[in-house]
Amino acid sequence: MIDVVAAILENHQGQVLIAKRKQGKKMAGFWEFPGGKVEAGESPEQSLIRELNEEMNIEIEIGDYVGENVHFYQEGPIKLLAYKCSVKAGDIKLTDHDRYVWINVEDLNKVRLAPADVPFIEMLSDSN
Ligand SMILES: Nc1nc2c([nH]c(=O)n2[C@H]2C[C@H](O)[C@@H](COP(=O)(O)OP(=O)(O)OP(=O)(O)O)O2)c(=O)[nH]1
Ligand SMILES: [Mg+2]
Repeated sequence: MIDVVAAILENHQGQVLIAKRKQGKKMAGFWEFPGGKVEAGESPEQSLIRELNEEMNIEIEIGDYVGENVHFYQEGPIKLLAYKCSVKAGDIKLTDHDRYVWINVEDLNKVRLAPADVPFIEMLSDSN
């Protein structure tokens, strides 16, 4: 099983950040929470900090654990672990995504979200 960590970045309006996977990448065009695969020897938190630095050029503060979801893609299963996060320093500069947007949790069902992320809509609605 591949462990993938995702950052649910929140702004002061209570909106969350989603980013659109770059053209040419696997699952291009799907919206997701930024993050990526946990590498050998890393904790999920270390991995999140590294990924957000690599993908968005920001330093984050990790908050509450939101939950996990195991999703079976055709290429195999992933376990997606999500954490609430906030931007500690830096301005967002995308390297792995075409665009990003801050969105209200209740509008997440209106975008083409990566299938593994769909259960998080409800988890986030419950926690807000
Ligand atoms: N980062 C992230 N990946 C997700 C989400 N939902 C979802 O199904 N995935 C899938 C897409 C990929 O098949 C897999 C790993 O994510 P990734 O492509 O971001 O991995 P990575 O940053 O380490 O990138 P790479 O080095 O493998 O290219 O997880 C999500 O919300 N965030
Ligand atoms: Mg990634």
